[in-house]
Amino acid sequence: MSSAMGSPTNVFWHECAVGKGERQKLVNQQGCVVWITGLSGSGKSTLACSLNRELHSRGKLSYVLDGDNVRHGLNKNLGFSPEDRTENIRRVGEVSKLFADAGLICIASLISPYRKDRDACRALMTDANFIEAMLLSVFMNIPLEVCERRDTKGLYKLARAGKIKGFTGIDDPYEPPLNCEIKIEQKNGVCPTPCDMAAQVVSYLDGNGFLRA
Ligand SMILES: Nc1ncnc2c1ncn2[C@@H]1O[C@H](COP(=O)(O)OS(=O)(=O)O)[C@@H](OP(=O)(O)O)[C@H]1O
Ligand SMILES: Nc1ncnc2c1ncn2[C@@H]1O[C@H](COP(=O)(O)OP(=O)(O)O)[C@@H](O)[C@H]1O
Repeated sequence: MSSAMGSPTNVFWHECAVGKGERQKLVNQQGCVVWITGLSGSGKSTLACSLNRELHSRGKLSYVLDGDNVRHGLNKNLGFSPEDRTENIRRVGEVSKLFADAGLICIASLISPYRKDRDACRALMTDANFIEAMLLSVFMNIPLEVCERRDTKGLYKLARAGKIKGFTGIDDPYEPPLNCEIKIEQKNGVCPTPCDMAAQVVSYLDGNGFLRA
C-alpha cells in the first residue's frame, strides 16, 4: 500500500550493479541538468536547441526537456495555476534528475517563474553525499519589453487583451533567480546570438569539468 501524498510506504530503494560513475565513463561526460529559466519569448528554447546542437557536435550526449513539449505528453493534465506550475516543475525536475543519473546532460527549458519551485529542484539535484551540484541554472535576463515585442506566439497580445489570464510577466509574477550560475543578457541593447549563448554555457560546462568523465 502507498500513501496518497508524500513518501511512499512499504516501498524500498533497489540499487543496481552499474552505477552513475561507470555510465559517465562510457560517455566521457558528467551527467547534469542545465535548467534554463526566463519569460516566455526570452529565448529559452532557442538556447536549449543551440546548446543541444553544440554539445552533439562535440560528441556529448544531451537531451532537451522543453516546457511546451512536455506539456503535450507527461504534463498534459496541467495548466498554469500556481499549483499546476509547481507540479510541472517538480515532474520535470524528477525526470531531469533521472536523465542526469543516466549520464546525460539534460537541458530543461521552462519558464519556472517561482523561486521556491526552482529552489526545490536545486535541492533535489544535490547528490546523496552533498558533494557535487548537478544543476546549473541559466537565467535568461531579457527585458519583458523585448520578449513582448517578439511575441512569436501572439500570447502577450492575448494576455494584454485579457483573453489569457495569469500570463507570466503580465498578471502572474516572474521571480528572477538570486543564485544562478549563468546569466544571458543583452549588451548595449543587443542580444547575444544563439551560438554565443550556447558558447557561454559550454564554456561553463567545460570549465567545471562536466565535459569529461
Ligand atoms: N498563462 C501562461 N503563462 C505563461 N506561459 C503560458 C501561459 N499559457 C500558455 N503559455 C505557454 O506555455 C509555455 C510555458 O510553459 P512552461 O511549462 O515553461 O511554464 S511553467 O514553467 O510551468 O510556468 C510558454 O512557452 P514559452 O514561450 O516557450 O515560454 C507559453 O507558450
Ligand atoms: N539570442 C536571440 N537573438 C535574437 N532573437 C532571438 C534570440 N533568442 C531567441 N530569439 C527569438 O525570440 C523568439 C522567442 O524565442 P524562444 O526561444 O521561442 O523563447 P522561449 O522559449 O523563451 O519562449 C523566437 O522568434 C526566437 O527566434
